[in-house]
Amino acid sequence: MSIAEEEIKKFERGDCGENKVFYQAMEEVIYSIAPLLESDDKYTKHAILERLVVPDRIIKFKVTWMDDNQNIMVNTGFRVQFNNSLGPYKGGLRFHPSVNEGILKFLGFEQILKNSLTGLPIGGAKGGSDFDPKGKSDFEVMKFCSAFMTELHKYIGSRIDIPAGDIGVGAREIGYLFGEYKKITSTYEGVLTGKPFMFGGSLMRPEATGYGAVYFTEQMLEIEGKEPLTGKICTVSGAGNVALHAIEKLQQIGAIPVTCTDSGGTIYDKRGVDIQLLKILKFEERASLEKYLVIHPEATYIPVSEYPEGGHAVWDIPCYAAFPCATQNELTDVDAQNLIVNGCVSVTEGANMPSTPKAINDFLSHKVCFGPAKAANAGGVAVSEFEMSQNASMQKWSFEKVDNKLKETMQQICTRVALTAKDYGVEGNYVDGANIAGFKKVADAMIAEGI
Ligand SMILES: NC(=O)C1=CN([C@@H]2O[C@H](COP(=O)(O)OP(=O)(O)OC[C@H]3O[C@@H](n4cnc5c(N)ncnc54)[C@H](O)[C@@H]3O)[C@@H](O)[C@H]2O)C=CC1
Ligand SMILES: O=C(O)CCC(=O)C(=O)O
Repeated sequence: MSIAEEEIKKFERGDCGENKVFYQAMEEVIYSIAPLLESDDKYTKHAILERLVVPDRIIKFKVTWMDDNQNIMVNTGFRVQFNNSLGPYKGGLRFHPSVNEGILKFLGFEQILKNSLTGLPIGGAKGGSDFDPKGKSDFEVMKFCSAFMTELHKYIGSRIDIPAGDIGVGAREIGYLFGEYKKITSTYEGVLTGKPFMFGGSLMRPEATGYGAVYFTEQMLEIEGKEPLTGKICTVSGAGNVALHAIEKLQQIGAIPVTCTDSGGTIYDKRGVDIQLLKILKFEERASLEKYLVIHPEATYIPVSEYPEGGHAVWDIPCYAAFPCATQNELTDVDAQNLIVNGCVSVTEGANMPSTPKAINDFLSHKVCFGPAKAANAGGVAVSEFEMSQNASMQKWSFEKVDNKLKETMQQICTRVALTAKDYGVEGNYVDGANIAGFKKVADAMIAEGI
């Protein structure tokens, strides 16, 4: 039995239910780091894996609030404080009806290694609620956020745990959460990142994850000797913070992003999508993508109902580079085969774990350049850490300064991941490179800090 199989056996489970995605994330890491465990027995001796896969604590709480019709609503809130070996707990909050402990454990676990790869002093965490902001009034969102913070504030702090946004949590929600924290504690501190600029937010935080994914891709293509993105057709999934800023940066560098998606369907505009319109539809009106056709009737909208088996039309469209930026396991092996057959050269994960394990294997075995989420989408959390630095020193950095630091950070992550893969005999495998480099730093810190 290989060392990876032995390690996985230790965590063997029957039906893992909502923890399925957590095991998926964990197994990938264990397979990747097997050569490291084999080359140095200190990690096994110090039971690093056993310790790393169990969160330091999971906080679960009731959130009671009242909707606009005076109905009393009850949701569940969570914060998974996973590991603070490298710095205070750090990671986003997700508000989506699918949220449960298993999803947040997967996201928190990935966050530990992602934050390690940034080289910045931040540990890993994730949180959220099964609350669905979709279709709620601003006032309802505010009421929910206040109620959520009434409980969460007991467990966070600028040196303890610093939440940020994720799916369903943008500047509006962070603003309400911050307002409530300030009211309860009478403290103005950088306890959340992704704040609006006027009260402590960093310039470029909204753009950071999407822009960072594009910077990462440019560097990966250069290292792998492939043609740059300029002039190339790109497909992007999602229509939120990460997707729209990836589209924006792709257009700025002269690439042609032709798609985006939401949970209802795919927009395909072969001349290149209209980013200004998309920003209005999604960030201001919070409308369905179908509305894009009102202004651009020549574009195509393909509803998900045309894919009753699941999946999305977006990956059927030929492209040079693909950017899954919506949600976990949205890109299956069938989608991977379509992309490969259509000549796709590069896939960059803007979302967290958007590709299934089979899809990743297909990309790697067909030598498609593959940028895994924990490396490629680390730009968001990196700029969150820059926001923490600005808050701590009461400074405001310029857009150019943050952008330059973001670009440098993404290039460094990409290069380190590529070099690590080479050092461990898996040149070109950025999945193994990211897992080994991310794990090693956290594991060495855990050993140095004792049990
Ligand atoms: N916001 C950030 O800074 C970071 C976000 N991420 C990840 O990026 C992904 C997207 O997050 P955000 O853009 O922040 O969220 P968001 O809430 O701004 O946007 C999510 C978008 O994905 C779409 N979507 C959701 N489920 C979908 C599905 N099944 N099929 C197609 N589209 C779907 C939604 O309609 C929405 O347009 C998530 O996986 C998140 O964990 C990762 C790193 C940082
Ligand atoms: O900015 C942050 O703290 C966290 C961003 C995040 O949730 C992620 O990287 O998945």
